[in-house]
This record gives sequence, structure tokens and C-alpha cells, in this order.
Amino acid sequence: MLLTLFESHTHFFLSMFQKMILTKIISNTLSLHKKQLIEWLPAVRYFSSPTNPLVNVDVNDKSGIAVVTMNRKPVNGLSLELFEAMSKALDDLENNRIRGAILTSSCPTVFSAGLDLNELYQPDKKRFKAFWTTFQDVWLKLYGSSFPTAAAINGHAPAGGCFLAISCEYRVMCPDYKIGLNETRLGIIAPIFLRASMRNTVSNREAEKALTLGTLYSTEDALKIGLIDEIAIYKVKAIERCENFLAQFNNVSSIARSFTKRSLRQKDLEELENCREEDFNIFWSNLIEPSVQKQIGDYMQSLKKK
Ligand SMILES: CCCCCCCCCCCCC/C=C/C(=O)SCCNC(=O)CCNC(=O)[C@H](O)C(C)(C)COP(=O)(O)OP(=O)(O)OC[C@H]1O[C@@H](n2cnc3c(N)ncnc32)[C@H](O)[C@@H]1OP(=O)(O)O
Repeated sequence: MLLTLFESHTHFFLSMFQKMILTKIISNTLSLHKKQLIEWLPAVRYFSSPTNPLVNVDVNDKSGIAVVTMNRKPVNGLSLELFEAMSKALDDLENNRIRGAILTSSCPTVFSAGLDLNELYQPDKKRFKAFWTTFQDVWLKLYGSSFPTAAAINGHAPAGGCFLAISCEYRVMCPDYKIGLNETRLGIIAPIFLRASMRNTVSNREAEKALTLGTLYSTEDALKIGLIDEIAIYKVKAIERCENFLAQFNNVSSIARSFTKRSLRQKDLEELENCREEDFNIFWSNLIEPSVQKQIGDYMQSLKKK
């Protein structure tokens, strides 16, 4: 009650001095740590950032909702540089206390083609370590964000592309595309954090079927199993539907919402936090197997031959 009152009266700009006074009063009342309270203050400053050419962040000053657009042509292959740009963007959004984020793509028919296969083929250990660690960071930041998230899936979203979408809380997809975790079809075992996102999205039974078969679903079938929440005819509409979803939180205490989300996802986040090095080692040793390298090379060739 007190927190809701506090939030609803702090949507205007607060000077640092006002912040300190408010923090002090509430800190005394609730016996909470001062730093935590400052972190909880609602959004006071939004930004439209030119940031990085690989990830464009555009924040609507009125709604406080950020549209985060991946921009790595032709297929938003998830490279180290793209992950770094996403990681930085997620930090900026968290620090600026936006009211919600929508993840989408600037590629006309692809949301993301998943991990950039060039990162997996004949990898350099040092770069792959940075790549994998940043991949983990992005998941921890996106899946565990304090702000609500949605994905406007305006194209194909296989493997890592689907993983980004299911790390968000809501998904709107355009028709006639494919989405799914097809890792097993490529001979890859989906990592721990990818499995967690899938289980959090569809039923355990559907997750098991989808992951073991490596199914790529059509937009319509993805809706049937709950892998996506809505279908929208084109990108602008998909973003609009995501905005509608995020706007529902305007009437909900942001503190209560964010703590509830965190508590529901905490176990999954901790599971990865506790085994990041081991997770890397498992994938590295799998990746450098000559048979796996051959499989990746052949697969890349087959994509080029198309
Ligand atoms: C393969 C075995 C790997 C074993 C590894 C074990 C290690 C453990 C790793 C753990 C991984 C964890 C989970 C995540 C995994 C992944 O994400 S792996 C990547 C899987 N991705 C895919 O299978 C998608 C492949 N791409 C496509 O199916 C299609 O490209 C598309 C997305 C449906 C788009 O089709 P279309 O619009 O027709 O474009 P294309 O002509 O096919 O592609 C355009 C160019 O882009 C290149 N390309 C496509 N995808 C990738 C990619 N993922 N990485 C790098 N490059 C990609 C494609 O070759 C084309 O290039 P050019 O011919 O030079 O233009």
C-alpha cells in the first residue's frame, strides 16, 4: 500500500535531493537498505540512444517503453559483437528504469537466425570464451530484467533466435515464419539456460517434445502450443500488440511486479550463475570435437548453397 502510494506520486522528475529525502523517510519506515530503495525508484529519465549500429534503442518518452532493434544484416546472426551491444543496451535500459522493452529486428524476414555459425566454426578459444560468457550475460540480463519485456517476432526465429524471444515475457509473431529450438537437429544439446526459458514458456511436456525433436513451428502452430502469445499481420502491428501487453503494467506496482517476476525466475537464473564456467567447458569440449566441427562446416555450406 505504502509502496504503491510512493510509486504513484513519483512519476514526475525527482531531483537528487528529493530522492534522498524520500529514500530516508521510506528507509526509516520500512527498514530497507538505502541502495535497494534508490534502485526501486520509478523511471525518471528516458533516452533515445544512438548507441551501437548493431542494436538500436528507441525509447518513447511518453510511455517509457523501449524498442530494441537488432540490426546485423542479413539475418541477425548472434556474434560476439551483437551480444556485446545487446548486453550494453540491457544495462542502459536497467539503469534508466524504463517501463518496458520490446525486442525486434530490422531484417525484413528474419528475427534472428540464432548463433552466428562463424563463431562456432574453427573457433579461437579466447574469442569463444568471450562469446559464450557474453551470451550467458545477455540471457541473465534479459530473462532476469526488472522491467517487463516482449518480443515482436517479425521473421524466422530458429535456435538462438527463439531463445531470445522466449527469454522475454510475451511474444507476438508475424505469420508464415518458423520458430523453435532446432538444436538437436543440428547435433547440439541445448544449454541449461535455454532449456529453462523453454520450460518457462510452454508446458513441460511440450518443452520435452519440442527440444528432443528439435521442431521448428509455423507461426500458427507456435500459437497452438503457447510458444507465442499472439499473431499480428506485420511488424508495426506486432509492436503495437507488445505495447498493449506492456501497458497493462501501468496499473500494477512496478516493485511488486518486478519482485514477483524475479522470484518466479530466480531458480533458473541461479542455476546458470552457479555453473557458468562448467557450462562453458561443456560447450567448448563439445564444439571442438572434429565430428561436430565437420557437421558445422557442412551445415554452413548447405546454407550457402541454397
Ligand atoms: C551445427 C552443429 C553445431 C554443434 C555445436 C555444438 C556446440 C554447442 C553450441 C550450443 C548452442 C546453443 C544454442 C544455440 C544454437 C544456435 O543458435 S546454432 C544456429 C542455428 N541456426 C540455424 O539453424 C538457422 C540457419 N539459418 C536459416 O535457417 C536461414 O538462414 C533463415 C534464418 C531461415 C533465413 O533464411 P533466408 O532468408 O532464406 O536467408 P539465407 O539465404 O538462408 O541466409 C542469408 C545468409 O546468412 C547466412 N546465415 C544464415 N544463418 C546463419 C547463422 N546462423 N550464422 C551465420 N550465417 C548465417 C547464410 O549462410 C547466407 O549467407 P550468404 O549465402 O553468404 O549470403
